[in-house]
Amino acid sequence: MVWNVKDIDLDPIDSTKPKATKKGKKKQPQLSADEEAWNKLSLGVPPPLPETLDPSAEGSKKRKRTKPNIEDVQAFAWSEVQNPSSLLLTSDDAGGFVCLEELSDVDVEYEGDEATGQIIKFKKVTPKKKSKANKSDKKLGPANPEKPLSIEETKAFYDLDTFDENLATKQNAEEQNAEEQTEGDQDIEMQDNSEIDGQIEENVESVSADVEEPSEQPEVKLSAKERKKKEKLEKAKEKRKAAKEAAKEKKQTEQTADEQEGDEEVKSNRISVTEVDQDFDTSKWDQFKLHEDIINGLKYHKFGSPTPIQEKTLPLANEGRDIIGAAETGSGKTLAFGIPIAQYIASLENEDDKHKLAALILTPTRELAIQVKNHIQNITCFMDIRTIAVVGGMSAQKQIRQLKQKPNIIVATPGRLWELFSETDEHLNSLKQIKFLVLDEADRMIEGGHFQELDEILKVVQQDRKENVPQAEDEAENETEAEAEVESNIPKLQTLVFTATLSTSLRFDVKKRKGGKKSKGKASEGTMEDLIERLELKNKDPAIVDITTSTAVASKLVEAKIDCLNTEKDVFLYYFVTRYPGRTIVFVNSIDSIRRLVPVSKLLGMEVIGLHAQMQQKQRLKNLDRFKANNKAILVASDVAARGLDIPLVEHVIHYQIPRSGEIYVHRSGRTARANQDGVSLMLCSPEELSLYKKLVLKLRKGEPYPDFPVDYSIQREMKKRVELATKIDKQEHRLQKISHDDDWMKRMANELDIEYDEDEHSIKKQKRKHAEDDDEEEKTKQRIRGWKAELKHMCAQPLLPHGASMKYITGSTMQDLVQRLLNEDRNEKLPGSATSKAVDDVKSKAKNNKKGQTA
Ligand SMILES: Nc1ncnc2c1ncn2[C@@H]1O[C@H](COP(=O)(O)OP(=O)(O)OP(=O)(O)O)[C@@H](O)[C@H]1O
Repeated sequence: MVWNVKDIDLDPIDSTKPKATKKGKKKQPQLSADEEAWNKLSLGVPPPLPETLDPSAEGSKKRKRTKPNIEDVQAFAWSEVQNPSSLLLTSDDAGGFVCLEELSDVDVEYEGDEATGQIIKFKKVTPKKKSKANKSDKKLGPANPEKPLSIEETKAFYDLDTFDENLATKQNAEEQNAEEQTEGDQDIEMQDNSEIDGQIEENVESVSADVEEPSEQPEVKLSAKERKKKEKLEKAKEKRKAAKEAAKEKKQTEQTADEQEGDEEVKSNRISVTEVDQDFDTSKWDQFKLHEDIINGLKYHKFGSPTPIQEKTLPLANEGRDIIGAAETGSGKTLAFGIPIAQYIASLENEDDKHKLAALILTPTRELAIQVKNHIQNITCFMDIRTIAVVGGMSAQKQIRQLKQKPNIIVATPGRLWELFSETDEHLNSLKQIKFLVLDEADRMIEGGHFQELDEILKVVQQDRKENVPQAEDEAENETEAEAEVESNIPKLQTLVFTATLSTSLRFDVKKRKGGKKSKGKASEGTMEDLIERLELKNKDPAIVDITTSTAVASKLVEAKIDCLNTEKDVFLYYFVTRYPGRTIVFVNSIDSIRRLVPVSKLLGMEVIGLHAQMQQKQRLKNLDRFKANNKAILVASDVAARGLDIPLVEHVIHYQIPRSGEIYVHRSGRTARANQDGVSLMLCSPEELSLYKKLVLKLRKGEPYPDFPVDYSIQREMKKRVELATKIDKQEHRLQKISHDDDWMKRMANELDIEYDEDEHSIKKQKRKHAEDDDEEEKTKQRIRGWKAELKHMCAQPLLPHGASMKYITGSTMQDLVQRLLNEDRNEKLPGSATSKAVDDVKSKAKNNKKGQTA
């Protein structure tokens, strides 16, 4: 019997289907007479096809059988048709015959070839032609794809039709996964695939049962397809098994690698002792009986004697006392707590204890945490001590891996530490057993209630610790405590709190505590008193080491101010950094100021770098490194850089805006004049800031005003011109950038929301340019900017001479001593008429002259 059916969706001559247009409509092909005839001959329209049919199946000479059953086939309005001779169909074309070849009990055959004309035959398949395996099919009845097959049926009729498609998808994913895993291309994340494993295993077993256990099951001959499927499943199972084993192995290797990596890091940190100059005198450290490796570290870094804060705190820390320490900025507080920690770890005898977390150091900023970590690593470079930093803005994954390496010391910011530690009991337990808890820059940690996590951390660290008892109350009691400590294996917590600005209120409260009295009521939240109360110090009588002076700043710091208008600040800044080149930090009170100052300063040719908390952490660290590497660089920073940062050879700190508190002033100024070096702190003070300035004077200088900075006003006029031009360029560039930035943002948002972005309708740029002539305005502005830039470049290339002086007619200058100045050997390249003295010296000599004047 020859069947034919109406072509549903096929151009019979050109097998290439018309492509859908954008709107989803198809182009209707032009039909030839023959084609028209063909269509007329075809009778009836087939009913909707069952879902199980696969229209994408490729045509073949002999098609495979698929579901549904014959009833479905007979529902078609069939009619016998002879293929018109002009209609040449290839086997590919037949594929477009709406998948009839996919119907159960229908086979497709082709007669003739392309030369003679092909006839397509759809044949009803008689039961006689069925394979043995399919006999059981008949017995069991055709598979109903809507109903899952029984196990019995599955065993007898296991092919694609009965195969769970979801399972197949999962399985494919599994196979791919397995391949990737065995290739080791990706990190193996152990996922719970037990469900899939179970299904695969069940399927394989169900098939295998037919083959492997013939005695129990009726003999089933597997078709090629079934065999292939079985092989595939077995292969997948094997792969899965192999992948599991590989994952297990990888996990083990990773664990060892983590440990090894940690060891390597410790080793790479370790410098050969042979590199230590053993003749370097460290006898001043002898009184503390430090471990040999620590002494070697001190020798290697040429720390010949302890700084005052170190000298005072080390004996107390070695006695096991809690300490509240305050000393000027840059006075070596990091080692005042770092050395006792290293000494404690070096003294541990038990192997297990050597791999435990011994100290947690908390700092308020990420940069400071990283710096403290480096500082401790430096001093322990001859020891097996692992110190890591756990800070926000950096890879949490890496930090998790580092935590697995069992560090001895963690330096952290509270937020990230709590984020990682609150997740696992293992980490939380390690916190409960630390020996040292250090709060660096403690006063900052509690400012503005920033650190709720600090509270959580403190609770965990202090949990299960022994009840606090006043020290030396009873010797016998102390001995029992020591015994209990050994028994429980949990060391007694020692808390060290350090700051450069110990507030007077804190001193008062702590003194109250000395007498063992508790302050009345609860200390108000967010104060140092509150922090100390929450710290539950081991000894109710902590040692207070306060060696800050009344001015609170470093002893070698030289301070001064320039009175000026807000609008003049840029000129004075430009003047200062041009006249006194050297590593300088400019502190501002707002991020907006950084965003304005950095481009303007760049336009003026200054080597300027920005740093603020809204920057990505990597960028922050990168900028800090760039600043450290360039001894003429200018860092324009917010107060994120005010605390603790130890950048070598910062010559000047400029307070572009007056700091909002005495503490901030001290910390900002403390970035210079560190470790007994010279340094200048200069304030640019506008009339609006006078009240803040007066508070500083009262708080830090007992009412004595800051000296005026000596300024050479003769070059100010020329500088002002440059600064004004740079500011004009920046404003215009900023305006243009803002419009394009807003447009870009609109475009991006429209794209994300799948909304059509009509430039004419939505573009802010276009909206602003209502008239045609406005279109030219933007181009004109750009041209103007280019012109101004060229002008500024030319200006900046000129030497800055005092007002009224000319390089051509030097002798005619209004300045009497200009010739002498220019002849001066150490003349400044940029300011040929100026001296090259240092800012520190200029302030000092001015102060000297003032004194002389006063005495005279
Ligand atoms: N004993 C020492 N001898 C010489 N230099 C030292 C000694 N101890 C520390 N230093 C150096 O002094 C500098 C300042 O140290 P550190 O950063 O610990 O100061 P700090 O008191 O914590 O400052 P801040 O209050 O600003 O955080 C560092 O560069 C450090 O290497």
